Amino acid sequence: MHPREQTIFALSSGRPPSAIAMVRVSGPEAGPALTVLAGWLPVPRMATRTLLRDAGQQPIDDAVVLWFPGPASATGEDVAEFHVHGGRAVLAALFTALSALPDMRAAEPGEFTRRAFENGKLDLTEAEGLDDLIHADTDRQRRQALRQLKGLLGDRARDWRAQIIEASALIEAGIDFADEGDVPAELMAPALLKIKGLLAEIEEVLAAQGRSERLRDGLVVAIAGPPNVGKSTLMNALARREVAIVSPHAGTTRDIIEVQLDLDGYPVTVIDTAGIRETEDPVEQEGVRRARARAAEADLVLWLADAEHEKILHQGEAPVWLVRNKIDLDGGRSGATRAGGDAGRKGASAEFRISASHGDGLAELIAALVQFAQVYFGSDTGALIGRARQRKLLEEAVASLRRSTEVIGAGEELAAEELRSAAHSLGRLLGRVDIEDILDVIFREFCIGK
Ligand SMILES: Nc1nc2c(ncn2[C@@H]2O[C@H](COP(=O)(O)OP(=O)(O)OP(=O)(O)O)[C@@H](O)[C@H]2O)c(=O)[nH]1
Ligand SMILES: [K+]
Ligand SMILES: [Mg+2]
Repeated sequence: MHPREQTIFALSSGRPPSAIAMVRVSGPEAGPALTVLAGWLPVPRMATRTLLRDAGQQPIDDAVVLWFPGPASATGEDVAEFHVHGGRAVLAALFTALSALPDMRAAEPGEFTRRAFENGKLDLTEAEGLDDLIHADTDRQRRQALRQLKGLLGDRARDWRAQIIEASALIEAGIDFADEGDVPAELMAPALLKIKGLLAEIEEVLAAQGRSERLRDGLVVAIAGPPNVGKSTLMNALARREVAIVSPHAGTTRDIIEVQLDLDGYPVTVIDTAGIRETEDPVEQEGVRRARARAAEADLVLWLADAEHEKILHQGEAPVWLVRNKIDLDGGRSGATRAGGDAGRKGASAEFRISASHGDGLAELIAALVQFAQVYFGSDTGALIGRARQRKLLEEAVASLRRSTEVIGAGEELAAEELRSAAHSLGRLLGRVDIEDILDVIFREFCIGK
């Protein structure tokens, strides 16, 4: 029997032990499994309490079971749910009993959702939204994932694809109508109008986005600078716990230390790095090399400095903020934070003055980070794009549509070809065409039991 026709089971709730655990079964053997273990097939969609027994009539657990005959189920197949006590031994006994049944096996990661997708219960953007919702750590991630799950992007893409097909039909009709490729302009004008309207709509969605798809990974902020300026102290202050070792000894931090922060709903990864300096110590040298590399690929660099070290030794694309630390030692010189074009040091787009150990200036720095995140991720009202994959396919569709407008009137076959290609990109976005390669990649990332 093909693995896709087998019946699958998995723990769909969190890691045991827990008060209740939910084991889900999907496939043609779900009904028979329920009948064997529960003793009968319950009324559909009605929670039913029962003593589960294995095939040898040994009791497993006092449970609540549910029966969802397909296709009106989460996967579109027959589905059974076992709500049992969430102990490891209970689950082991239930899994043993399920595995003993014919054509039944443990599910692969994401396999329930994949079956739901293959049975048309959701499109690929919705499946991606579901995965993102499960992995959402911050409020903005959750809201974005929910928009995806509600199918907002999928709905737009379906509509665009239908319009492209209509425009294609007009052009194809023109090609058939004309002899010797001489298509009358009055047939092409409505097609061109439609395509231009579509182009504007898709481009608007692409432009309105900021980098909302980056909400999944978060913003990476690197704290870099010379040794002993207080990078790890700042890291701990931002994290509000002692994640990194602080000491008066220069060269304390050697490895890269990361913390995930939730800044006003934005996911931000802050990384603390080794102090950058020339050193003979091979371990510290490696730390410095890693520090430079990590800072070079960050989205924002906080270059920490003190009164002795002010020069920015960072190279990279990302904006750099000069953060002067230890202002508590300055004796009265501590002043306001400056931002924008008049920042103090060459190469810095803003300048802050803080005391990482005393807390001065930290609120301003954090507020500026939140503001940076807002601009970076873009407004989240109406943001539809949740992943780089989706953005790339929309950009491909736009490029094809634009090329089609350039050749209309000159080569109708070429225009039709470009429209086919645009429709194909949107089909890939929805997971309707040509997708085996990406499905494996996408669903492998899912949790088991989902
Ligand atoms: N007075 C004062 N001391 C600070 C401040 N921030 C950090 N320090 C002290 O500066 C010393 C170095 O701090 P760290 O946080 O270890 O500095 P670092 O930049 O991570 O150092 P390396 O990892 O060795 O590069 C410690 O003794 C801290 O207590 C500050 O705002 N004011
Ligand atoms: K130190
Ligand atoms: Mg350090």
